[in-house]
Amino acid sequence: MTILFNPFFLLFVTFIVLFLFRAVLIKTGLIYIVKKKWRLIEDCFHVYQFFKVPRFSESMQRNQLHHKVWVYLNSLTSVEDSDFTNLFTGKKPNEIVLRLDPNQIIEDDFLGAKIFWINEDDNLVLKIRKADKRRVLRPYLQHIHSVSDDLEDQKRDLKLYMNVLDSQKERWRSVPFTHPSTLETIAMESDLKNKVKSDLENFLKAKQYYQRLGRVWKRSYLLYGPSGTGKSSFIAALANFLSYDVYDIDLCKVSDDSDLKLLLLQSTAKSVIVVEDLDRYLSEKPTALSLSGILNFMDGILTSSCGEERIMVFTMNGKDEVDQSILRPGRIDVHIHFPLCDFTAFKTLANNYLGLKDHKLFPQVEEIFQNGSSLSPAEIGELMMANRNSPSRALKSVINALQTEGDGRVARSRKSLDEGGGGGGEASGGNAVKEFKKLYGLLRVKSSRKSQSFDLNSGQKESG
Ligand SMILES: Nc1ncnc2c1ncn2[C@@H]1O[C@H](COP(=O)(O)OP(=O)(O)OP(=O)(O)O)[C@@H](O)[C@H]1O
Ligand SMILES: [Mg+2]
Repeated sequence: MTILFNPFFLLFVTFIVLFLFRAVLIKTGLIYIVKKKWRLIEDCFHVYQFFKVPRFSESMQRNQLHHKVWVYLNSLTSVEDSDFTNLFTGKKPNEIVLRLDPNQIIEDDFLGAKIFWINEDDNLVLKIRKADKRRVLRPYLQHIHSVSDDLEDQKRDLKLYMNVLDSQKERWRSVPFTHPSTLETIAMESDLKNKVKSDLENFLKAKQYYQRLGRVWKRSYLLYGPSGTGKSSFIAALANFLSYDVYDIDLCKVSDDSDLKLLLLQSTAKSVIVVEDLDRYLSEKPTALSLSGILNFMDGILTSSCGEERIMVFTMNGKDEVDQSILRPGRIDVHIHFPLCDFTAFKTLANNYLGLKDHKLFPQVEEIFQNGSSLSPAEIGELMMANRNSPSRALKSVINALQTEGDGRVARSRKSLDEGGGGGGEASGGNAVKEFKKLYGLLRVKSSRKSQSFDLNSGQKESG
């Protein structure tokens, strides 16, 4: 009997009872009732202040703050914990989004303070303890601004703008930009991909730097290489990576230099401005546009808002024939070579198109690449896609094509490497290709005096 009065025993029993009580509360869901009641009791000891964010202003205009708060609140995980939540399908496949229901309350934590939001029909009401208000309210509202801006940027629907021929005021027509290409799906040396990513990121951070230098905040890329090597897909991947709209300028539809200026003026910030096949256009000796008109356009001196970032991308099959003034550093900042497929790129394609990481035929394919045969990634991709139900058949058809058509590409690939001298080209397997690369290395050293090649080091210095 004495054990019943032992304080250690009593403590132990109390602990067990409390533990069981808590387990019952949690298991039965009674905990939520207790929490609600506790909040009511807590409320009696605090003085709260309320701030209403109406959906419309007095003149019935939309209140932007209401929209921002709404976007912010629906991104909080506590939406899931409100008593009633609406579920909708999202834009991505299998995506489900949660939306707060009217008259629900959700909780947020900021700088150690508890903040409540009540979703009334046309208002969002913020409830905050008076004691926290002075310390927390302003930074909290700033926080909502920046988070919702970021969220809006992420989910913005991208647009593809194309210039139209007729001389209407509005020179651009747009369609939704839904190209699925991403930097991950492009077969390209991963080191080069990372360099491009960090070049872009450094550029985007360098607004003040460009301003101090008195330079237009723009970065120009030249993508060059044979047909079907992924130049256009890379542009789409770039736009998706940055979440930027694409302005695709068809120079054949530009009537004169001033029309080209107008196109640039009517483009918006945070966009990729694209001119494809510039070498072909220039080789046709166009009369509509002068070289100086094109150079001024490339310098971007006439953008409506020079303080806003622009990316310009030009594509060419080869850059030897074009006027060197087009390629001069500053006008084109980064040169990226898109070579024919090598074994590394082939493996990326096999993984993308056939889901193959390895296969018994890979060594044979590697050997063929090592002998210098090659095809464009587009050609290899097509063969894989046509035989996607049978990976072995797909690989055999690639081997066949490399042995027959691919051999003919050796000479062309040699020509392309000689021509392009493009920095950042893919590492290619094989002696023949290695030889070309050595040769190309020499050529590059020589030609670097003429025009600056893909030079991310200087770019990073510049934008850092
Ligand atoms: N490096 C690559 N990685 C992944 N897919 C590629 C690559 N190169 C080409 N492809 C595939 O081949 C097709 C054609 O590629 P793309 O249009 O980008 O080539 P291009 O270099 O722009 O050709 P062109 O000079 O003829 O315009 C695309 O469907 C793309 O998916
Ligand atoms: Mg293309």
